[in-house]
Amino acid sequence: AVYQSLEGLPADLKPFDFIVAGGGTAGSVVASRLSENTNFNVLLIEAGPDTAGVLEIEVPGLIGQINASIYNWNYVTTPQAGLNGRTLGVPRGRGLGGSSCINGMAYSRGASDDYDNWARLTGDPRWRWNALWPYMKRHEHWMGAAGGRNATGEYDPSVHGYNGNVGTGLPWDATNEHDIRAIRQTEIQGDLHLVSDHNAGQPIGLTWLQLTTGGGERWSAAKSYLGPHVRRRPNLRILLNTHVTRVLPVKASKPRIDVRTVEVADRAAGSRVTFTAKKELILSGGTIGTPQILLNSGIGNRTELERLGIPVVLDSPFVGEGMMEHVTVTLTWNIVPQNITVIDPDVAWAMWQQNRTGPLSTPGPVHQVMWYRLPQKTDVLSKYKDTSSGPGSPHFQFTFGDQGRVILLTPYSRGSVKLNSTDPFVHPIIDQGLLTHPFDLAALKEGIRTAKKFYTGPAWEGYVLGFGGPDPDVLSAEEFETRVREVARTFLHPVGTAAMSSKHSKQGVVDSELRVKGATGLRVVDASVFPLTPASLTQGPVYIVSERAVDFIRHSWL
Ligand SMILES: Cc1cc2nc3c(=O)[nH]c(=O)nc-3n(C[C@H](O)[C@H](O)[C@H](O)COP(=O)(O)OP(=O)(O)OC[C@H]3O[C@@H](n4cnc5c(N)ncnc54)[C@H](O)[C@@H]3O)c2cc1C
Repeated sequence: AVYQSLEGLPADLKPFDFIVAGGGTAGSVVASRLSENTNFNVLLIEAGPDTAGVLEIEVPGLIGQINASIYNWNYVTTPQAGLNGRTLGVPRGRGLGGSSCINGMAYSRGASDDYDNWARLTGDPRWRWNALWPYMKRHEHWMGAAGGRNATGEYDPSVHGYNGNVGTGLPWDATNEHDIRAIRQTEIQGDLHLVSDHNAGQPIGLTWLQLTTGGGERWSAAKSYLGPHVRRRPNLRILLNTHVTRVLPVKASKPRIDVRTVEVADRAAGSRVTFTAKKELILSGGTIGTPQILLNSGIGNRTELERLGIPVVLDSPFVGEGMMEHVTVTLTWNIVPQNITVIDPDVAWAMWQQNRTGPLSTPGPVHQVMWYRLPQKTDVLSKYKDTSSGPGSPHFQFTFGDQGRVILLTPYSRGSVKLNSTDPFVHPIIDQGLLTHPFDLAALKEGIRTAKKFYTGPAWEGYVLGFGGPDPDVLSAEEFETRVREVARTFLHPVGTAAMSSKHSKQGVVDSELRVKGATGLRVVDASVFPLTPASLTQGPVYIVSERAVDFIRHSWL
């Protein structure tokens, strides 16, 4: 059942076995999967509202119209030292399904090297790509191209899941001239190759963009995992519009504290109510929300907590630290205006209503994406240790268009989330630390050069007339640096603020089964546990991690 407010929750409910705090991308998966077992009584708590039936969320092409004051936390960074003191908006989804309701819907899993590296970093082979393979298929429901066009050759059917939850697929419209030229340029250039499916673990090259828009609709985590039949489960309660203020120990047993109680309120001045899970409390507040809740609860760096006057429950120095974010620079190109028939908005709406096709069935017109590495012989790699997870993992993503972008997927820079106030309703201090390490700027320079070489190559003659910059071969080193620091921004993929690490490591916040180190009863399942950012967009990895986590939890209690 779904409850719109704390007041509406019946008082005589049976005790909950599991409480999931945060009903976003990961929280939706965890609550849904755990409540498949009718013996488990599950409570899911989400700060934001329901998202079911919200047209701007369901229709991919209406992404620009999603109400930012309702479905978005609208965080803002501190003035960024690496960005000439600019502050940046940090959108994060607020509502059932979390960021999967407002994201760009691109679907990528990352490289096999990324996960093999996670396994090395955590000392746990269960995080290897091959070991995660069942979870990659388990969350996915591949639906082909929207509208049913023949997309043979644009994906590898053997690497997709067909019985999972999240509807994925390809855009509705067929290969266009831009796509053909990109393929030709790849063939001419020779140092890149065509990749039939970037979700097979070897993404480097030119490939077709996959989306979580199966059948032309946005498949948010809420739509995918918390549909009508799941909401009707008598053993699942979904509590909306309710803010998790803290997690609390049940009893102060040493050496490990047992954290299974969650404290909530419907507004800052509202009275605090607590619920205690019989088995486990799972924190899924996302990369910003999770460390904020932990810190407010006295789980964090002792010195920092004492500075704020918060009693220390558990000294866990890395809570909120080590945030990784993909940094991106928009590149401008002089592209010949194309003779594309612009579909009238009324026709577009009719197309979407009739068979979920047309421009509204997709977040944008682009069909392809390019993943690539720093050139082997470059000053950057001789000066700095390679930050990528391995030779099969890209350093960059390039997206096409007259305002295309280069995205650095393997930054050295790190950021943090710290408390601004002891009031859990006040936004935390978010410092993304973008471009604070010299590697990132040096790498971006090379990444831009590669994009320029590709997008101005012979196959684009008469189509791309020139590169508008920022061009490291036209600007002086100082001008280039100033320009990049003026325009760089976040690619909206922050991760790693409650990172997992090996059992014996003093670093990190959670162990490789995502249990908070030093505590019992408390796990974290969301993007904050990533030990290193994958060279990928992040919702795919969140689904993989969440499905993997559910089995860790189940196996602890069966
Ligand atoms: C605008 C945007 C575009 C993006 N585009 C893409 C893309 O195209 N492809 C891609 O792969 N990734 C994309 N991402 C990233 C991806 O969506 C996220 O990495 C992923 O969804 C994060 O999942 P999560 O479960 O960690 O957090 P979230 O999905 O953000 O879930 C956290 C949930 O916890 C709730 N919460 C937080 N604090 C509290 C509290 N105190 N009490 C109660 N509830 C709380 C939040 O409201 C939210 O519902 C994008 C993200 C954004 C914001």
